[in-house]
Amino acid sequence: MARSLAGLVAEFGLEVIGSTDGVEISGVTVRTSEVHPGDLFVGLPGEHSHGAGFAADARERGAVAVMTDRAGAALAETSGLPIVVVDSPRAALGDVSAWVYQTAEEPPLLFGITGTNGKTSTAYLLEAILRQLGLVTGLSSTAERHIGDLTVVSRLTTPEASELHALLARMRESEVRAVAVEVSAQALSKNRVDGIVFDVVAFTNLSHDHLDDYADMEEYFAAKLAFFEPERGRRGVVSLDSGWGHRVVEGSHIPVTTISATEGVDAEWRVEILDERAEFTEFRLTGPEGRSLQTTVPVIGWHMAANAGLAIVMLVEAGFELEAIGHAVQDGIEAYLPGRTERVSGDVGPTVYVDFGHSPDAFLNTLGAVRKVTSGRVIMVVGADGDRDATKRDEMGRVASEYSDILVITDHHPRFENPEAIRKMLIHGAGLAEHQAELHEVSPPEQAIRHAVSLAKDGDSILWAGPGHQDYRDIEGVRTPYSARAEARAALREAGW
Ligand SMILES: CC(=O)N[C@H]1[C@@H](OP(=O)(O)OP(=O)(O)OC[C@H]2O[C@@H](n3ccc(=O)[nH]c3=O)[C@H](O)[C@@H]2O)O[C@H](CO)[C@@H](O)[C@@H]1O[C@H](C)C(=O)N[C@@H](C)C(=O)N[C@H](CCC(=O)O)C(=O)O
Ligand SMILES: Nc1ncnc2c1ncn2[C@@H]1O[C@H](COP(=O)(O)OP(=O)(O)OP(=O)(O)O)[C@@H](O)[C@H]1O
Repeated sequence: MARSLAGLVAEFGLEVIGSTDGVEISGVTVRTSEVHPGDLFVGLPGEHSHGAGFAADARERGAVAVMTDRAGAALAETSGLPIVVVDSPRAALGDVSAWVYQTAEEPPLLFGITGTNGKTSTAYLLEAILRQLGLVTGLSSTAERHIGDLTVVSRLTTPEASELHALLARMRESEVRAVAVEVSAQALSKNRVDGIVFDVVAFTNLSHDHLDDYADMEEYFAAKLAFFEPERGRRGVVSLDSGWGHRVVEGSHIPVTTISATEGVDAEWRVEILDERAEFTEFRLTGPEGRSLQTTVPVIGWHMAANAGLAIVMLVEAGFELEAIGHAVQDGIEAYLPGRTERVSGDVGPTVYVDFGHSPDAFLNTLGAVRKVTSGRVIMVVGADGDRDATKRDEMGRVASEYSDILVITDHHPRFENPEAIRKMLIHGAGLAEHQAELHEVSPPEQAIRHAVSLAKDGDSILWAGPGHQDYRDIEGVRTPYSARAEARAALREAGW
């Protein structure tokens, strides 16, 4: 379904250099490596280069026109392609992509989730419940994107607007009826969800993270709050489990309802934990007028029940009956959450979980969850991201040491940082704990997990936090294939478990 460049120019009243005659656009992209024949190539000014400088390359790959800013227009001139000039190509990207892909026509039900922790988990749980209700679903998350039964690997948590609209168009072709989208603060700050009005938006929590992208917690919060505006969402569900939830309710410009799994917090919906086992967490969700539902999530931790409760209330806000949801999930929510406290061990020997947590608050919750289902000692293996918010490392180290019995500090994605320096910062943090864990420092993570397994006995648990679902390590900008889940399984096998 191509659309004419002349039509685009007329629709948005744009300035154009060159001829639009006979130019038909079938897609939009911001990356030359992803250009398909017939695409409009959007030259974004970046941190390292101006995308418009790659217009000639885009043309070779089949792009038929360029959209960029005035500085970019000068760079794109040599490509010989018609150039549409806008003030901010990033700000125009969402609406232009929506128009090219016609995503406003017959949209599926759209659910968006933001917050520091729990976005991926809530999105997966929401998708699982929708499937149990019999709908064909879509998902956009840090771990994977789903178009019905098709799985596509993700690069960013929230894709650029051009990619997101293209994804929605493909979902429409596959008759997807409801989509769960994880929306990062960066996505809100950088126009990645422009041109989309979600039926229901949700806020999980806010805690220390991303203070390399945002000056302070207030600025980080303001980025998230922008989700609760009429141009982003119709209705909202706000978790009051972190203190910031009340601020979202106060600042929201759309109608919101509230939920909490924390005792003593007054919310319209309440999550009550009934049982915490190694295999599942059972909870009751009670709403206004005492309406309630009881079910399980196949993951450890109160916070996962909180995420499931949030997902269910999002569905209620979208018009699903609580009773129908209760019926669909009466035998439990059938979800698989890749790399979220994912158990990779078998029935004998220590239990090993691989997790994606990379913030102090995530450590606090996952360590608490592991402790609840462990009869022996809790061993934690952890490394921190290089070239990402270094100010959280002290607190990561402190929480890790405070709530584990044995702490093995290792490497994660060093990127362009010195891995030893990162480890030292975590070790410094660990030294700030009141009750300090026994500390080990083992540099390569393959060795660290083997070391942790060698220390573990039957009844102990190992939590490896950081790598989660990921299938690479980023060392000096090179992504080396690597799977923590596979390494952990191999370590257990080698140890005879
Ligand atoms: C720091 C940051 O936000 N970087 C983003 C930015 O990259 P950049 O400014 O460095 O781009 P650049 O290299 O200067 O290139 C400028 C433009 O030219 C294009 N280009 C460049 C070279 C080329 O050969 N061809 C080409 O087309 C690029 O695609 C880009 O559009 O523009 C790129 C294209 O849109 C993004 O992919 C990239 O996100 C990077 C990968 C990133 O990691 N972003 C992080 C901060 C992020 O967004 N994270 C959030 C949060 C996750 C969470 O919750 O934990 C997320 O949503 O993922
Ligand atoms: N509701 C919650 N409250 C606090 N911590 C949580 C919650 N849900 C999940 N976590 C923790 O945070 C980690 C990351 O979870 P998840 O991937 O769902 O969050 P996310 O918001 O998608 O993070 P990211 O954007 O980094 O992918 C989990 O592995 C767990 O340790």
